[in-house]
Amino acid sequence: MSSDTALRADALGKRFGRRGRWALRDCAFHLPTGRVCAVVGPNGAGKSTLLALAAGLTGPTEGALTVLGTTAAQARHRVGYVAQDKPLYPQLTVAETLRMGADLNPGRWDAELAGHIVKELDATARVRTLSGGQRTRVALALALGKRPELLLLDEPMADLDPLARHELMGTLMGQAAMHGTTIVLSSHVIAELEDSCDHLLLVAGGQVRLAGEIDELLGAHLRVSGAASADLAPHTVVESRVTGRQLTALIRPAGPLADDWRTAAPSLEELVLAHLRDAGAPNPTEERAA
Ligand SMILES: Nc1ncnc2c1ncn2[C@@H]1O[C@H](COP(=O)(O)OP(=O)(O)OP(=O)(O)O)[C@@H](O)[C@H]1O
Repeated sequence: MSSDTALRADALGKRFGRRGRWALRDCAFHLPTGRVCAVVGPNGAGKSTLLALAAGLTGPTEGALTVLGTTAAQARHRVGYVAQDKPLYPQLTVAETLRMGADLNPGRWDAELAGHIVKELDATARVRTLSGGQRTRVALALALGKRPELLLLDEPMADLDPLARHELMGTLMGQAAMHGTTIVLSSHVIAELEDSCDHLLLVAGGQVRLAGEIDELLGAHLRVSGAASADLAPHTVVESRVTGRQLTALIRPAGPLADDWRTAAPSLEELVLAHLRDAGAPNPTEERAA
């Protein structure tokens, strides 16, 4: 396994309970180090399960997930993880929480960075008195202060106001650029991810539907419109709609298009939504493997 791989899933599956539903099944993807990866997908898709597996909080039922070239358990001290519910000790103050972070991470702890993330909070305030967004800041300070090689963030922006989201993304991008930190964050706000993330993992129904560099994925798709009677063969149609006499579609071109099609580059949100709406759309990852 090359050390430039942050995460690698091979036939990864996770089921809760012996007879429970599969939260993830037959997932295969590869995330190089130094990337900022968006994990998107509908509620219940398996995003949190994937992040918990990467954090080593739970193990796969089948297949394997390699983290920073080793097992998730062995990589734990090199990984920062902020769970969706941001678990913290409610009776500790902000300052005590950060001191705990320093004690737990001797030789690694970045007090300046952690302090910067909570700079607007009262250091003497107890965690239980903080708002949801303020707690998120403390949880992020703990995770980032550890200077992880891989940072796993489960919906980190859900509680934050727009200004705080913008600031957080700036801090994360800075970390990725300065230290080569690999960041994997799940979010439902796709439009916010387009400028900051360079890698996408689209999960739906426990399966990886799309995975890869966002620029490559966008470059491989086109939004087209033309006469409803026109034929899009031999191109791969991800999603199409007919309104009156007009057909609009998101396709993966198999070659040059006829001149009568109007074309535009899709946004990340259009790409994701088209793949989610059409659950039966061919998976380009599978196509490449074939
Ligand atoms: N501890 C658990 N016990 C049983 N089932 C679970 C457990 N955790 C998750 N699941 C199930 O696994 C599936 C995937 O859940 P997961 O939380 O990973 O989805 P998600 O994509 O993060 O969803 P959301 O966007 O709503 O946070 C769901 O069907 C969920 O009910």
